[in-house]
Amino acid sequence: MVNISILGGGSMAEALTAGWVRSGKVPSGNILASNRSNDLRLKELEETYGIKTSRSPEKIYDHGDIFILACKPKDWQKALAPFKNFLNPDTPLVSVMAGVTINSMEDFFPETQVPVMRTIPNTSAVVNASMTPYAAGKWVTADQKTSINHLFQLVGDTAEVPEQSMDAMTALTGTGPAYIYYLMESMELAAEEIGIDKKLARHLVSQTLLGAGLRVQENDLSPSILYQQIMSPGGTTEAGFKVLKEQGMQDIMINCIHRAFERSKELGGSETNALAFNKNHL
Ligand SMILES: NC(=O)C1=CN([C@@H]2O[C@H](COP(=O)(O)OP(=O)(O)OC[C@H]3O[C@@H](n4cnc5c(N)ncnc54)[C@H](O)[C@@H]3O)[C@@H](O)[C@H]2O)C=CC1
Ligand SMILES: O=C(O)[C@@H]1CCC=N1
Repeated sequence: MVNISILGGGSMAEALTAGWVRSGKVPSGNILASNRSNDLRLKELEETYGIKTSRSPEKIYDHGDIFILACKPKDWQKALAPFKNFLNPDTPLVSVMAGVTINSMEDFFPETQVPVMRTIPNTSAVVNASMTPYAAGKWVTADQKTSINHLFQLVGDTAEVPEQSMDAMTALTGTGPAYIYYLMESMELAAEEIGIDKKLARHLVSQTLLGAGLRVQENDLSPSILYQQIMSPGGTTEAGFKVLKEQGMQDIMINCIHRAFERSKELGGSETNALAFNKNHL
């Protein structure tokens, strides 16, 4: 199994670490995480997952067969700078960042053909149920693509997509779990208001969401057919849906995903990155 160096020690770095360790296929010692400045956070990751941590560019470089770029989009040039002269065609760089294009990362290494993969996992990697769309840059070999795909299959499912759709993927599946959690929070609040115990409500809501997700995955029926199957004329579902439609729930969700899509493009915009790069180098 490959050795993984992660540039970043935040939510996404932890979700991937947790999923890889939990898969039983990546020994925890194969993972090394880093961050900008928080020693306590690195200690916490070491103690929780048994992984290595370091902020020394030499150690990070010596450890990694592949590099995962898991810092915020505004920080990536600064995080990669110490490795600018070291990464090479044998050390794939795997970005999990929203927005940042493969081209801009490839261009960061003008002298070397660094293989760059752009992925967008989600935090369900913790329970090995991420959806991870990915696109490969021009220097990624077939073997490298296979092994990186395998790595992300260990934390859920994957799909290769054209790079042009990565911002859409970010809006839909990278961000997606947050929309679902917000929906769950709303259902729990309503549950309490109609007299359901808080703890029981969590169990009821999560099992309901899980069942609905599995049902969509395991047959060819559209969500629309599936909700119509639940809706009896004059019944409770129809009464509830009347409120959802009157209040424009579908438009709200569509607008939400459009806005996230635009934001992903903004985050990768050359202007944003140039500003961040200049600021970081003042
Ligand atoms: N949180 C999520 O659900 C998802 C996040 N992403 C992407 O993952 C990336 C990270 O997001 P989060 O983990 O949520 O952010 P975060 O803020 O929790 O973590 C960012 C990490 O990067 C580190 N960092 C910053 N500058 C650094 C440097 N120069 N060298 C090394 N490490 C450095 C920070 O110290 C921190 O540990 C973002 O680009 C985001 O777009 C993608 C999909 C889902
Ligand atoms: O909110 C964000 O920008 C990141 C990218 C996808 C999910 N979280």
